[in-house]
Amino acid sequence: FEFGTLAPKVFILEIYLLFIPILGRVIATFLCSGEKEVDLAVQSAKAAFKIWRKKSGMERSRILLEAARIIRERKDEIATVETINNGKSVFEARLDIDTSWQCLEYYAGLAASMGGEHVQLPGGSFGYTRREPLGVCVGIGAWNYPFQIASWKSAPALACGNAMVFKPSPFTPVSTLLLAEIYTEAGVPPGLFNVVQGGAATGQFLCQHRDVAKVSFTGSVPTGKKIMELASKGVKPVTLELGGKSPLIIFSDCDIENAVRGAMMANFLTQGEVCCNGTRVFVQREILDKFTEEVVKQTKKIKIGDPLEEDTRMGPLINRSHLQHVLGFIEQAKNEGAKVLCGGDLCVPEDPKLKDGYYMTPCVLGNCKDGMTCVKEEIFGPVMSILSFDTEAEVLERANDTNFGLAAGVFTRDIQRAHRVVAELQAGVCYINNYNVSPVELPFGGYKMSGFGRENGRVTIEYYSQLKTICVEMGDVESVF
Ligand SMILES: NC(=O)c1ccc[n+]([C@@H]2O[C@H](COP(=O)([O-])OP(=O)(O)OC[C@H]3O[C@@H](n4cnc5c(N)ncnc54)[C@H](O)[C@@H]3O)[C@@H](O)[C@H]2O)c1
Ligand SMILES: O=CCc1c[nH]c2ccc(O)cc12
Repeated sequence: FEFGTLAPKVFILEIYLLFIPILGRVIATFLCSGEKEVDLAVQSAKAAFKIWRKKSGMERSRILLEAARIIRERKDEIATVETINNGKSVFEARLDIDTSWQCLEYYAGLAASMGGEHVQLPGGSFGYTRREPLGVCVGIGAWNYPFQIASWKSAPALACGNAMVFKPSPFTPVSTLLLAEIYTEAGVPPGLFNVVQGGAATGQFLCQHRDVAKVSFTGSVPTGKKIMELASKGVKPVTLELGGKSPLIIFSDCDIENAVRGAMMANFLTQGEVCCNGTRVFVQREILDKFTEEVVKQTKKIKIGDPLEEDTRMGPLINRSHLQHVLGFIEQAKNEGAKVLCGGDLCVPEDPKLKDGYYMTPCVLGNCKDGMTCVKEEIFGPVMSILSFDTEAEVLERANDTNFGLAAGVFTRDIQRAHRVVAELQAGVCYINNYNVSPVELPFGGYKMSGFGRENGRVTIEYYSQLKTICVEMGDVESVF
């Protein structure tokens, strides 16, 4: 079976086949939600919202903290489900689950302190503002961080007093159900966090629903544009977390061991299927050979195989058609003059049960030039492109020469240069002397075509609430008539 050829058929039948990337086999089938099911989910979320919005911030906080505690307690089980569904190593999946419960804890901490301001007006009159929830919010997720995406969207939404209907990617439908189970066990009203299953059609029904107040989307740029268009018809606010082709700039004065580790973190987590990956690695010419040699050495050491094994660090890609898509980029890179320094091949792990899984060896491409397809387009797989540069001004211009603007990184020991460079980089998230760390206290989101709105951090409260102004007259009405 090839997922690509089955996809149109399963849409017509409204049945999805759930492939397990580790084995390349179907392990389940599931029905996708149609218009009726979407409406039922939204109506039940609406009913739950009426109860939830009346609760105080402290009450909501207590329930979110309980949910965070249960996630911590069930971490290994959730991580295992995530690994079976997505293919990422269980070692990494556990880190994803940590960031998930931390997100719930963080917004539980903010829930009680959400408030407005009081403003004095002439003659003893005054005004005040209230921060109010939006209503039923929709979350639509990608397949690379299924549980984490659902957590990063639902935690601030629920903390602000909203309900949420969430649609995971049809490639990874399972772990979000565990999150729903956990919220229920923690004490949210039934229906407050609902999950619907399906693909584009289900997503469209959600975005168009008249009782949906907001859509938060994580996925590709083309889908993001469609969602923005649909939401605009109902004048619904949207948060878009989209793709990227982020630059990582390595200056010759850096700590080279840290820079190599940073480049590995920037490219090979979750089989390279990470939106904010620093896949354009610009290395200053003086250290190009040394850096490249070390990166290639480290890349060759990555243990590929069964992601459920403790020491595996790279599992299979999400599905066969994506694997072929990624390998196609490598073929094209070779044709355009890039040099494969390591990897880039199909990989058949020794264990015979894994022979049909979607494995490949992580790839480092040298001799890359700005105009090459591998440097311009998001590959969303384990492929690092190395480019050389000479001056700061030159690298800044080249780094910013893209329609994407999700993330960027710089490695240097010169702290003034580091801040000067990040101030010029057109990216929503910039790293100095590290890459791909995502503390929940810091906002995450893109510039340019990588999207808008933010997840995490205090600011996200503003994306899941609206401000009401109340103007209070303490004297008589002075009419102009
Ligand atoms: N910026 C971020 O935070 C972030 C995070 C993860 C992934 N991504 C991006 O996501 C992409 C990979 O994920 P993907 O393949 O799941 O993306 P995708 O855009 O194909 O799908 C994302 C979600 O949207 C749904 N969908 C598809 N068409 C839709 C439509 N017309 N209306 C409503 N919903 C629709 C899908 O079923 C899925 O749940 C990459 O481009 C990656 O960079 C971005
Ligand atoms: O893949 C991109 C970055 C990312 C990692 N985890 C999450 C969770 C939610 C998001 O919207 C994006 C991401």
